[in-house]
This record gives sequence, C-alpha cells and structure tokens, in this order.
Amino acid sequence: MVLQSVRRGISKYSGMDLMSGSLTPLVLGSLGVLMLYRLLQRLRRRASVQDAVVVITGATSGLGKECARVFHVAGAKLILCGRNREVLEEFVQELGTLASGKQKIHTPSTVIFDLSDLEAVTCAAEEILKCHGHVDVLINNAGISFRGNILNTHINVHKEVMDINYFGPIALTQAILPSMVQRRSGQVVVISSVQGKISIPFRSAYAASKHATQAYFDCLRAEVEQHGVEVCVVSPGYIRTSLSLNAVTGDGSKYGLLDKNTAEGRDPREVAVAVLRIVQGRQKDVLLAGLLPTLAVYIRTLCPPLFFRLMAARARKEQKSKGS
Ligand SMILES: NC(=O)C1=CN([C@@H]2O[C@H](COP(=O)(O)OP(=O)(O)OC[C@H]3O[C@@H](n4cnc5c(N)ncnc54)[C@H](OP(=O)(O)O)[C@@H]3O)[C@@H](O)[C@H]2O)C=CC1
Ligand SMILES: CCCCCCCCCCCCCCCC(=O)OCC(=O)COP(=O)(O)O
Repeated sequence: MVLQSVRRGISKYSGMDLMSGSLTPLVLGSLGVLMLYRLLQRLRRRASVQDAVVVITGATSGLGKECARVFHVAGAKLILCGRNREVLEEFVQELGTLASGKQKIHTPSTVIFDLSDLEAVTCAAEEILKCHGHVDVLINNAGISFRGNILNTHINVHKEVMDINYFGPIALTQAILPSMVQRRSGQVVVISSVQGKISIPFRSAYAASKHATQAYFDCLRAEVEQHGVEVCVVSPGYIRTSLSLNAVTGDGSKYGLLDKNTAEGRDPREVAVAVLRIVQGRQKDVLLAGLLPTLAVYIRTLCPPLFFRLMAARARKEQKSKGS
C-alpha cells in the first residue's frame, strides 16, 4: 500500500510533468537572463581593454613579456618598456605574428629606459605620453630580486634594489599620474609579491622594496580615487621566470641560479591572464598565491609570534643546508 502511494506520488511529480507545466517558462527565462548577463559581462570586459593604451614595464622577460602577449591579443595599444632595445624590438616583431581572433590589434610602441635612472624615467614618461596622448593602464611590472644574509649585504645593494623596485616605479607613476587625474580616468597596477605582505629570511632587500611598494600604492589608491584613478596591487607567489637567475646577492654580484621554487612556480602565461582579468575587473588588491603563502599572510596578521617562530626555523634550516 505504502509503496504504491509513493510510486503514484513520484509519477505525479515526475520531471516530464514539471517541464511541461508552469516551471518551463521560468527555467528558460532564468537561463536566458543568465546567458545575457554573461554575454554583457564578456563584452564589457573586452571593451575595457580593446583599444586601451596599456604601458608594461619589464616587457623583455617573464611575466611582463606574457602580459604583453595577453594584452596585445586582447586588443590593447601597448607601450612596451625595457632596457634592451634589440630584445624589445625583436619581441614586437614576434607579437606581429600572433593571431587575435576577431579583435583589432595594434602594433606596440617601445620606450627604452633603466628604472634605476630617475632622469631617464622622467624623459621616458614624456615619451610614453607622446605615443597616444594619454595612458589608460600603467602596469609597473619590472623588478629584481635578492638573495643574501643581511650580515654580509652591502648597503648599496639595498639601495640598488630599492631604486629598481620602488623609486623607479613610483617616479614613473608620478610622472604619468597628472594626465590621468586631468582626464579623470586611468588604472595604475603594480606587480608586488607575496613578499610585499610577509618577509621571509634571506630576501631582506627584495621584501623591503615590495613592502614599500604595497604601502605607497595603498596611499595612492586612497588619494586618487576622488580623481577617478584606480590603483591595484597584485601580489603573486612563485612564477616560473628568470627572477632568481637575475637576482643580486649581498656583494652586488648576480645570483645566477634557477631556484627550485621558481622552476616549480606558476606558468607566467596563467598569471598574465589573471592580471588581464584583474585589470578588467578593476580589482584593488589581489593575492595570487597558493594555500601555504596565503596561510602565512594570515598567520603574520593574526598570530605574529607564530609567524616569527616559523621564519626563524626556516632561516636556521636554510643556513644549515647552505653550510653543509
Ligand atoms: N617570478 C616570481 O616568482 C615572482 C615575480 N614577481 C614580480 O614579477 C615582476 C616581474 O618579474 P619576473 O618576470 O618574474 O622576472 P624577470 O627577471 O623574468 O623579469 C624582470 C623584468 O624586469 C626588468 N628590469 C630589471 N631591472 C630593470 C631596470 N633596472 N630597469 C628596467 N627594467 C628592469 C627586466 O629587464 P631585462 O630583461 O633588461 O633584465 C625584465 O624585463 C617583478 O616585479 C617581480 O618582483 C612577484 C612574485 C613572484
Ligand atoms: C601551523 C601552520 C603552519 C603553516 C605554515 C605556513 C608558513 C609557510 C611559509 C610559506 C612562505 C611562503 C613564501 C612565499 C614567497 C613567495 O611566493 O614569493 C614570491 C616572490 O616574489 C618570489 O621571489 P624570490 O626572489 O624569493 O624567488
């Protein structure tokens, strides 16, 4: 008896009955609205980069190079910055061969300068502004890292890393900012690092420069919001690039090794696509890292003594492995 009435109940409310009843228009209508919403979102995203003037520093290598590829294909008018004219021009040729689907693509401009030379940075900013008369998105990406024990690190090395990672990018930003303020439009993005939020042993100069970067751009975000300019700090974890190869050591010489963490880091293309989404989504502060680094950032904030103990243990372990 019971089984029979259950069966009757099931057949009464079977999927067929529901679909042929009053739910059909509701389901189809919702699906239609969802699809329309997604389409509008995609169009808005594409529109935000298509024909936008995007400046990328450090476009000769690693993440900057991948960002250039991704933004180029998305239809941006690129201004690529680097120290090496030949490498950059060769790269522009390569970009010319990339297919872009239906989007209109533009031949990138190039501006050559060294971020550690502040006069050159000011001249470069003028040159950048002359390219299209304005800048929509400035991506401060170029940077170098550091490997060394503070006890053996010359103060000039700290200065060198601060010049490239901090003073250069802020000088470039400040030279381009007035034109953004005047137009009441623009996005300033800076590629910081997880190490802009936590400091790990034997990275003093690098972590300090990235902490300074985070602080400066947080202040900037608050100050220029009223002028219609947006600021975003992106803090990635390890990426598979030449960062460790190009890092400087305590005596100013090149480290020259590809670290395991770097070699096993995220694909730079994947990170570049994430940067494109961040720009399109007009996000303000993004940590692009795995579980452990993210946990470390929370522990640093919520339980500093535990974080300090973990870092001291890490320093002892690393020192020991170097000694042996
Ligand atoms: N790789 C990683 O694990 C992570 C990287 N980051 C950050 O990503 C950014 C890009 O680094 P990444 O691609 O990894 O490393 P790369 O070493 O591959 O690229 C660094 C870029 O910065 C440029 N650069 C270095 N010094 C100067 C200078 N004095 N003037 C102008 N340009 C300079 C380099 O130019 P050149 O080719 O002439 O040397 C190169 O184009 C950096 O800010 C880095 O801190 C953040 C988190 C993790
Ligand atoms: C009781 C819970 C224990 C939880 C342990 C959490 C602690 C784990 C420590 C993780 C440290 C992460 C460091 C990540 C550093 C990083 O991603 O840096 C990115 C870079 O900028 C890389 O530059 P580098 O020159 O250092 O290669």
